Amino acid sequence: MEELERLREKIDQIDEQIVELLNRRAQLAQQIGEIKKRLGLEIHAPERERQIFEKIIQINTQRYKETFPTKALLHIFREIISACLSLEKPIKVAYLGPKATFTHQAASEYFGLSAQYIPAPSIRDVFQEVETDRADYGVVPVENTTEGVVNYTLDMFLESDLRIVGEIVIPIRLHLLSTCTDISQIKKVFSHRQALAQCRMWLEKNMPWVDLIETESTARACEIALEEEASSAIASEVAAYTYHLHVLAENIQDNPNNYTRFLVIGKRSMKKTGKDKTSLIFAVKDEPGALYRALESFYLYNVNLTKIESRPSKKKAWDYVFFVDLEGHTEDEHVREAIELLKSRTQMVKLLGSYPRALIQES
Ligand SMILES: C=C(O[C@@H]1C=C(C(=O)O)C=C[C@H]1O)C(=O)O
Repeated sequence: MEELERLREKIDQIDEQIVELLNRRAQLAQQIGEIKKRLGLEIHAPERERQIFEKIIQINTQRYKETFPTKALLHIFREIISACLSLEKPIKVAYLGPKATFTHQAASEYFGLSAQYIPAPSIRDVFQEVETDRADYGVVPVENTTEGVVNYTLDMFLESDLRIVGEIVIPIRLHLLSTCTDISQIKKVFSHRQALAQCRMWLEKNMPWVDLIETESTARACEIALEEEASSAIASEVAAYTYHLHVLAENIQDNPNNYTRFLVIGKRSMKKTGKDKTSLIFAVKDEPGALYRALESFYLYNVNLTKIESRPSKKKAWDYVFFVDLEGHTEDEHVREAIELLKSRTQMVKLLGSYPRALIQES
């Protein structure tokens, strides 16, 4: 017992030190904020934040062999930085709502809980919130490992001049939520089209009698599940506690490797961090070899493409544009040269932005 008391006393001392250090850190951030305001610099510095994350991962793994789990450390530092930043300037973030959607989860993992969040009813509205400066940034879904791309988001970049400033990748874990206490009581399952598709096999096997009904979002499905008797929703764990619903079945997605990628959109350009990605759109003439010649620009300068997606141009029937993600930053010499060559070989190139690659791919 004495030993236990002694160890707890040590923990108390450490906690006191942590609080003291956090307060000292907050004061320094405030001072930095004043300097940035005086010099007219951007208050939010994601490139600097990225450096901090990389450094603490290194210290924690090499020096301390991860006695304290790195994943937890990253969450804690996300919140520390989010709080320090909010002392300099509160960051406003619009996301595809309502509350507790996966986009909301992605946004809070990226910006932390001290940011101000604005739920927007559609992807177009997220873009509009940022375009009109009601939000500093927006967060929208762009692709899922099981269901493919979110076309609406890609198409928005054809008309909007907003830039991609970051990406977030989160695992999608889907749960069956309800006010009922047993699966046998459920007659209807509500969810977003993609979430229903991702659980198709599980639903056929475990609840073949239910009606499946599409909603605009997983969060909207929860609102309905709260009101309607004998109904349920497929949504996230965050949604379960936000809407006070019982979790009747956990992880019901058919593919355990189910991830969604989200884009952070804004008006600024991001500096090079060394682990960046660049997204762009290009259009080619409707003639043999046009796409081949365009893609050769990347091959000749040794640029690795991570994604290519074709979408109708919306200007002419059967006219296509190509969305490309590549490794590197436009400040990298080989990327810059590849894009110059691409411009000379295509009808149109629109740069959507260079940004730091997602930090946590699997959490
Ligand atoms: C303190 C700063 O401002 C913000 C807060 C940061 C932090 O808490 O470490 C880092 C980058 C900025 O987004 C800074 O620019 O260094």
